[in-house]
Amino acid sequence: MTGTPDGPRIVLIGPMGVGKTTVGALLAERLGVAHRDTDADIVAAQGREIADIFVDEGEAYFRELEREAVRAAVAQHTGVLALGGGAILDASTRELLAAHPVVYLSMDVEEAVRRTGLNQARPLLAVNPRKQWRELMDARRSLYTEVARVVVATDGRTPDEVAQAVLDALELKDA
Ligand SMILES: Nc1ncnc2c1ncn2[C@@H]1O[C@H](COP(=O)(O)OP(=O)(O)OP(=O)(O)O)[C@@H](O)[C@H]1O
Ligand SMILES: O=C(O)C1=C[C@@H](O)[C@@H](O)[C@H](O)C1
Ligand SMILES: [Mg+2]
Repeated sequence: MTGTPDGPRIVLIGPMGVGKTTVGALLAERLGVAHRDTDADIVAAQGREIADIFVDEGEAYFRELEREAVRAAVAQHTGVLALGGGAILDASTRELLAAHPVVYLSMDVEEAVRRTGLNQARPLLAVNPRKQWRELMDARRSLYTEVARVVVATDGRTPDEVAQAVLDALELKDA
């Protein structure tokens, strides 16, 4: 299974802390392609951290920036693309992703708490992360599943093992 001509080879989606950035970088290295991350694109373009954009301008403003960042990255990038955890909240983004090899990286709540902890850089998990994560996932699980071509569970797997499982699921081989 491959991506559309000129589109990203792999698009990674999933909740905060599941490993999109970590696994995306490993996959890019193994496939010999570039890695891109829409959160990093937004931070670079705005010259400030995501948590600061949430505080200064609010979530709705961030979502607009994110929609445009995803559109630009999908149009321009032919390597591995990791999206922000909430990118799939936007209906037009979900539509756009339908033509691409999207992988949903999943994990359970205990693993999520271990990986994200109380990290203030993730504004949506800043207070009571376990409860907030459960609520986010209740609202988003069906959206991740709807958009994904394959689902790869990350619980109890190292980032290398997750990267291998993604390659296997998409029937891709190393460069
Ligand atoms: N399979 C794994 N096993 C254990 N720890 C992991 C695994 N994958 C990632 N991590 C760790 O979990 C944390 C979050 O990973 P990462 O930043 O890649 O997630 P993310 O999905 O990009 O999160 P965000 O949506 O907030 O950008 C990091 O400390 C990373 O080292
Ligand atoms: O799940 C979310 O809504 C988010 C995930 C992160 O990747 C960032 O895009 C931001 O912290 C919001
Ligand atoms: Mg990330």
